[in-house]
Amino acid sequence: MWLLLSPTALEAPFLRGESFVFLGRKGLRGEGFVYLETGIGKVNAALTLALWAGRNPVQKALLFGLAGAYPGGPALGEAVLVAEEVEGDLGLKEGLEPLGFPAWEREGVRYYNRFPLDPGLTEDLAQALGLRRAVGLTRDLVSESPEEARALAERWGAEVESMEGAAFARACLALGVRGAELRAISNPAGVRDKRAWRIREALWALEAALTRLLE
Ligand SMILES: O=C(O)c1cccc(C(=O)CC[C@H]2O[C@@H](n3cnc4c(=O)[nH]cnc43)[C@H](O)[C@@H]2O)c1
Repeated sequence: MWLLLSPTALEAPFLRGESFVFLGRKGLRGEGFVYLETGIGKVNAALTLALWAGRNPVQKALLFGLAGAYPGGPALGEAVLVAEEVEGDLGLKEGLEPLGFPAWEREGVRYYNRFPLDPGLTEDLAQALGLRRAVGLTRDLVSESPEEARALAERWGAEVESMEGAAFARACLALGVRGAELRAISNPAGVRDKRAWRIREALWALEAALTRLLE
């Protein structure tokens, strides 16, 4: 049974199931999955997963949704699996390490700004869905110019930008949940003009991947 999560219900128009409400937002019980709308941003993503997992067994979780692509990243409308997430607004502009406090520590490994999704689950999904892997960067503030987007991509070696991925990855690590992240590119990061966005194409890519996943 999958736990599926997306920031907005607008990113999951193709899922069918019995509706319920969780934390005031949309939930669905479908065949082989439970779906939760988390709300936008890092706190919403982590809270929704943690509160659900505190009350229900979770075997494997998938965060999915739209994302921006950095220069040289995936094409508009392409779906990718995010294998590693960077929390780009934690600590200094250079990250958390200069402050000396890891965000998370387990078995002697210190995590500052970079958090892995579950490698085995990500690999299985990459194979099954025929998708490539990417590095994601997460901030509560989206890039507002191509220059800002390029600087972030270069600083962190990231290819896609979202507002939830790193929080989900961190929550999965802390909760011991096997988690993967699927993103489809709706826009070039740093471009706010919706005329340059390809939301419909990105939603088709999400629908195709999730249909295959749930088959
Ligand atoms: O305007 C619409 O019709 C519409 C339909 C579905 C979703 C949206 C969103 O704005 C989703 C926001 C969601 O998407 C992620 N996202 C998308 N592009 C970026 C970006 O360039 N930088 C950061 N995040 C991005 C983000 O995770 C939001 O939660 C609109």
